[in-house]
Amino acid sequence: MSDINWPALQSAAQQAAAQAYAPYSQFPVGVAVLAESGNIYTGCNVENASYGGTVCAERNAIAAAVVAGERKFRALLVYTPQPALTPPCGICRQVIAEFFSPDAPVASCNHLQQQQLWTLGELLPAAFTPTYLANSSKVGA
Ligand SMILES: O=c1ccn([C@H]2C[C@H](O)[C@@H](CO)O2)c(=O)[nH]1
Ligand SMILES: [Zn+2]
Repeated sequence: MSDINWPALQSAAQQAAAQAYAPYSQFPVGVAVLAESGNIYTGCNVENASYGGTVCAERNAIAAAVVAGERKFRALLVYTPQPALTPPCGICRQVIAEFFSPDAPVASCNHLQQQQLWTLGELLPAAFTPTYLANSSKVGA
């Protein structure tokens, strides 16, 4: 984990947060993900008048990486200019679990230079992952 360039991830996520489209919540979020390739991808939250059509920064960052051909990731960092450090929401934890291992670090930071670090496994224990689908023909047959 020590070889992860967290300042680079924070800088990328902060720039992404500046592009957030959050007119309803006024809660801008930026996320940076570090792929196994070493490349960094970013996303911001994009809200919608329907509210339900809103997509979080985490899922947009992962989608940007996937369209670039990435499938495996080493770290994710959330940036919000909020006093409380924001963790990924439940839906995003599920999407992160599709591509990150349980021991992958998930960090949150803010404009006050505060940071909090979890593993994905701490945020989503006993995750439903693709492994279960691969084994589905053997289970309960
Ligand atoms: O980790 C989080 C938490 C919230 N949001 C967005 C969704 C919505 O646009 C706004 C308020 O929930 O923040 C994210 O993008 N990521
Ligand atoms: Zn989310």
